[in-house]
Amino acid sequence: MAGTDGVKIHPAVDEGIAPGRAGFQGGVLSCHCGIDPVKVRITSQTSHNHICGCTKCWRPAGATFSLVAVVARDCVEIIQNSDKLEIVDRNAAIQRHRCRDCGVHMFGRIEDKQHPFYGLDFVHTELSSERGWSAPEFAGFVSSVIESGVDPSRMGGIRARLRELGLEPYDALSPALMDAIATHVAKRTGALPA
Ligand SMILES: N[C@@H](CCC(=O)N[C@@H](CS)C(=O)NCC(=O)O)C(=O)O
Ligand SMILES: [Zn+2]
Ligand SMILES: [Zn+2]
Repeated sequence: MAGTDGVKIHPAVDEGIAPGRAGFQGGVLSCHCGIDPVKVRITSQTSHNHICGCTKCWRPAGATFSLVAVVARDCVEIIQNSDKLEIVDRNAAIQRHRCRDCGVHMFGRIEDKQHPFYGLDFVHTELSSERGWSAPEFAGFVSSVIESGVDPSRMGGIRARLRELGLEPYDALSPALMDAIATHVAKRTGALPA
């Protein structure tokens, strides 16, 4: 097995993973601006929290992966400095709203009503000082870190470290989420009863 010494994934998991807290009801996400930060209130616990290796998801400086969770869009409210938000790519399935000053992504929203994840927003719980958010469960889009410049020879060590942390590595999403996407598509095409 490849050695895992010194393999860094993301600050929220590198020193061990904090468990989610029963009854946790959300909190406030703040961008990294020292003055006039953008603030977004999340009014529920998150789900499907995971590590993502894709090039699109925001990650803190120096991190190899990002940390992304899911929450109902009705539970996401911009409470401060909304004028600083801009959409990174209007053509992407996930419209990521970032602070134009510090670059931090405050939430990603799906506007396509046909999309399997319509109704859900993507958020980075590390932007909140509250403790108790749902814990990361797996690592998705792991091979994609190569697209950010990670040498392919490091992938064995990275996958071994993820497994050591209990974050099973996948090169897309977890089987449960991939099955949910395929089920949505099959119901739309008629391959499965709606
Ligand atoms: N290999 C690509 C994968 C991008 C990708 O498909 N990301 C996933 C995980 S966040 C996704 O659902 N993207 C939808 C989107 O970015 O709108 C990359 O790293 O850029
Ligand atoms: Zn900012
Ligand atoms: Zn991603």
